[in-house]
Amino acid sequence: MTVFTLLLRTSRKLFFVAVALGLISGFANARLIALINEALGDAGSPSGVLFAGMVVAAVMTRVASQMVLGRLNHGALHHLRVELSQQTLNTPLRKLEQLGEHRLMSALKEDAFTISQALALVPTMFVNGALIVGCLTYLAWMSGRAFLAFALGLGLGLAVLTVLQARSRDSLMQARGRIDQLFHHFRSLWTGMKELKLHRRRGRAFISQQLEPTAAFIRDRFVRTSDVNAVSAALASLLVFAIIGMLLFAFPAFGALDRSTVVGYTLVVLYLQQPLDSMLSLTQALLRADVALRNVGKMGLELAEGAEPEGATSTPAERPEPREFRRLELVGVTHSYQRENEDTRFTLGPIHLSLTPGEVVFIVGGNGSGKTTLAKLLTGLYAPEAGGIVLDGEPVTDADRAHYRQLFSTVFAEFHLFENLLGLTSPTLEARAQGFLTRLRLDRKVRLEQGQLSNTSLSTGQRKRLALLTAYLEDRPIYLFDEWAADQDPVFKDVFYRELLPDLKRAGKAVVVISHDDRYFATADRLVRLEDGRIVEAATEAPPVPLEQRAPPSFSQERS
Ligand SMILES: Nc1ncnc2c1ncn2[C@@H]1O[C@H](COP(=O)(O)OP(=O)(O)OP(=O)(O)O)[C@@H](O)[C@H]1O
Repeated sequence: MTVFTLLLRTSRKLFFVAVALGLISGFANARLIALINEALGDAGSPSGVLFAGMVVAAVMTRVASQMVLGRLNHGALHHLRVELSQQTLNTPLRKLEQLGEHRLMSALKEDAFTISQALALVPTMFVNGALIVGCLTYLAWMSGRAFLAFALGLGLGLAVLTVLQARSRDSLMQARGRIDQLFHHFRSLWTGMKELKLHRRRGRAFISQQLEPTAAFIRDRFVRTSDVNAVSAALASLLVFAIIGMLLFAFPAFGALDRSTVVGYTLVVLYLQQPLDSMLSLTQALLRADVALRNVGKMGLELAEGAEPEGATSTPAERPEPREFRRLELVGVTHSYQRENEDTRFTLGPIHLSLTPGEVVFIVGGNGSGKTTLAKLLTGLYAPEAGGIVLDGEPVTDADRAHYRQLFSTVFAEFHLFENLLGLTSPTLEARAQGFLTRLRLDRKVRLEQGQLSNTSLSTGQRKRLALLTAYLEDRPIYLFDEWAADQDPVFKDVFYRELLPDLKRAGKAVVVISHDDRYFATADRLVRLEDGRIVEAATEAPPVPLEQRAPPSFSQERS
């Protein structure tokens, strides 16, 4: 994709209107130059009304063209950002984990910025393009022979510039390849700030051995391109003066041109310098944008390759959220992480597991035994490589997976706390949320105003309680907590295992708890122990709670 296809894709109509207006403005400008030249010459003065008319036409159409293109540019950029974010949301989690956050961020920030810089220059391009064509036509009309010499010089200059631009492009591609890595270092700098500050030598080594060499590589490539740009600009200006020199000194020496043609030519060529300069800057910006668009396209493509048939952002109106289930079964599901070193490849499964409403299942096991991986498979964030998931007797297909995920409310160990309840809207929501805030002992810290949490700068344990609040408000049939209680104080840990979990059970929710708190293992209906990716112990299933015997949930009188 190029900047122009991006613009065309945004609005074909606006694009052609802007181009037409820009061309009219450019030709009007060229006509103005011809009029000025005629007025300065001996051939008689052209009409002042015509001159004024041309000025009005040139200025008005230029403004209109730039306004239309401005709308088009910003629309295209907006489209690019939203589309890429949407595609990201529709891409399977595993694929995103493999791509890496830094690559996505560098595309959304760096590439979008580069593209916006080029788009900002596009409006003047059509005006200048038409102006150059108009002036060249006028030059050809004034003298065919002089024009031939001029065209030869221009052609030669363009050939040299094309070679230089190709070199510039190579450097830009190399620099762009390393920008992802730079973003990776920026992320490490932010997340590892405490460690780097506490150990000066490590901090220095991080800068000098990792961040600085990458930044230096990018700097060198950009310096190379800016050198090429400087040489290109100098060459363009040399070309203009070479042509003027030829007109003023070489042609008169052979008596090839009369004086009025020489004056006219010099005037037009001098006038052409500004639009030629501007076109040169534009081609350089377009070159950078081209590299950025390639990267975005590649990312978009990579994202689209694995995109789910029913993405995460499909409208809920298409398929209502599942409000209950009878039985969920994992039948021989497996997942493995591909590693370069096959000896350290981790495989989870095959796992056979079932879940029914109103039971509390603990998944336990040592570090790295596969608990979180199992949670991702169970919740449909990972697709099983083998085996399958059966919901109420029906296998969950790839096309169902996004819908299947709507069964779950989760708080993962690595969770994100949104400051807004996003999509959770109901007139009574705030009143309910207020009740939960009191129960979670956060009422003095946080208020909920129009779906917005007043404060999320809290301790880790408190932030997890807020995440639990969101999960409560979602009120879904299955709850999954990944080491939720790990950051809670002993008192609230007890509240979690002895009050909150039984409450959810009474409400008929199926609750899956990943836990290392062996003191509380007895509170589970069922214990599933994992070791090196396999279930080594699974206590017998508790009989499912019949739907009619389920207690009304104390926290969910009304769904949002
Ligand atoms: N994104 C990933 N890419 C590659 N390997 C991974 C990834 N996530 C986990 N693993 C590997 O899979 C194995 C199981 O990880 P998992 O997070 O499921 O374990 P866990 O039982 O939840 O551990 P913990 O109790 O420490 O949280 C580990 O050996 C880990 O190295």
